[in-house]
Amino acid sequence: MLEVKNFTKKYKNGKLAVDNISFTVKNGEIFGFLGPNGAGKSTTIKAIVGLIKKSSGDITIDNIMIEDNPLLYKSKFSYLADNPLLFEKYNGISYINFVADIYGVSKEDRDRRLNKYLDYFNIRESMVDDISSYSHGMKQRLAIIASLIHNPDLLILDEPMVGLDPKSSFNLKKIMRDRADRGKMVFFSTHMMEVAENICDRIAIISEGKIVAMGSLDDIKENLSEDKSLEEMFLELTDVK
Ligand SMILES: Nc1ncnc2c1ncn2[C@@H]1O[C@H](COP(=O)(O)OP(=O)(O)OP(=O)(O)O)[C@@H](O)[C@H]1O
Repeated sequence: MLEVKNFTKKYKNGKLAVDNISFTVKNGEIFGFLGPNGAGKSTTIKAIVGLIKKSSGDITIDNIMIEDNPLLYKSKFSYLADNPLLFEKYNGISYINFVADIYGVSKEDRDRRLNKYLDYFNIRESMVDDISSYSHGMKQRLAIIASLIHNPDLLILDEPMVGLDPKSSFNLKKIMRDRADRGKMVFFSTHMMEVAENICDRIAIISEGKIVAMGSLDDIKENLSEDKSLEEMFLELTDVK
């Protein structure tokens, strides 16, 4: 389980990006983190993965804090950034091998997984080319494969569907569902309502650093007076109508 408890982040310039939020992501669950631009989604994700320091609060994965056991904590998740930075001088194969080596993935496991995902994400032919020659979409697809190569308990994705072609987007959603169905956790941010509506078991809506609604779609709808679409709820709750 991923547990975020009373997390607050104030940047050095005084900006209170996230203000005392708490939520959990359970095994077997796809949890969508929804919010408009600047709401605090990436800040929260960066704190979970250890890229920025928290101002206060506790974040644990399976009861482990990054401060207590960074290696064990980091072995439990993969993180797909919204704009992944890859080693441009590597080719696709060497990059995947580099990531797989870090996580100690056996040759059999990496070959099997790679074989499956190369078809899902249409990138097989380009794996021998330098990453510097890849388009933005190809880099994104390679980064997705890299995030799946060690089969983590928790997959953390920051705006994963942005810029993805329809087939890759479809397959990524399928992978997310399959993983949750096998008891793993998926946590992703999005501002795309239809994605959240289609695949999330639970969502949290964040606005100006605060969680303004959380639960299954049905739970959230029940708390609102009229029968509304997620998009209408989102606009109402984040007050951007
Ligand atoms: N390094 C930083 N220093 C100061 N302020 C920052 C920093 N990073 C983000 N912010 C501010 O914190 C707030 C939350 O930003 P964040 O990137 O977490 O939002 P987001 O929900 O991911 O938005 P988007 O969908 O636009 O990526 C914004 O007002 C942003 O300008």
